[in-house]
Amino acid sequence: MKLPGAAKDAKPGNTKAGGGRESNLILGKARTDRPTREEAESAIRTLLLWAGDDPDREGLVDTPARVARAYEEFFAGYDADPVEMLNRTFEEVEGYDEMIVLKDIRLESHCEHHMVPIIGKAHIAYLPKNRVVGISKLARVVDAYAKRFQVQEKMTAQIANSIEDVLQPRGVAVVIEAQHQCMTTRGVHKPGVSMVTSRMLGAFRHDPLTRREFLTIIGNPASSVGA
Ligand SMILES: Nc1nc2c(ncn2[C@@H]2O[C@H](COP(=O)(O)OP(=O)(O)OP(=O)(O)O)[C@@H](O)[C@H]2O)c(=O)[nH]1
Ligand SMILES: [Zn+2]
Repeated sequence: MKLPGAAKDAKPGNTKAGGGRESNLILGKARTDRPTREEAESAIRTLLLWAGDDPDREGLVDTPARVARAYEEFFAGYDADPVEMLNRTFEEVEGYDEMIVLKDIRLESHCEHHMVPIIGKAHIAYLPKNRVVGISKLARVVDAYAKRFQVQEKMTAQIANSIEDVLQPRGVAVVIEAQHQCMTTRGVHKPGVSMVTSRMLGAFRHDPLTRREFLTIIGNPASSVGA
């Protein structure tokens, strides 16, 4: 049984780089007191009834099981361990110490207020100190935090903070640009609106030239970020 639950056991963590951060290390741990799969499927059946449909009709009879499987995929981040991912580093890079940027990383998340998709892109940069990480691991860390119920600000900070905690580089930058379906398909109904968030640490926070180089490389979706 792998249904996700909220990370209610999150505790305040390391506060060395910028205020108001939670421990990513603890958020990487899944809770163990989850309901059974049968209970989850029963809840989905209740929602189908509540919406006004008949969960026993042919088209819907397998839907609770399908939705449970989809949830395992959407919320796999609760079982992911970003620290373990980022710990797979290597040092044989001839002293490479320039900026490393991974841009346009597809991001699929869910809004914690409405449980509907947040779809967008993440851009990550860091300035390595002694060691580098495999680039796929940065994309995996994005998924580890995105595949949870999220708000964009928190997800942005979690990704940056975890890279900082584990790699201890000279700087980390994360920019996320995303569309929230809670704003496009319901409520205020404003399609085409993107939310842009950023978390700049170390040299990206303190050195305007470093930040500008990063924003230029990613095509300036957030040219006003931190300016
Ligand atoms: N800052 C921030 N707000 C978000 C995010 N995702 C959703 N929201 C907003 O969270 C707010 C929740 O507001 P509520 O008034 O509690 O919920 P609601 O009645 O459904 O609000 P409306 O969306 O305005 O209909 C809304 O303004 C959403 O647009 C996010 O990642 N970051
Ligand atoms: Zn929402």
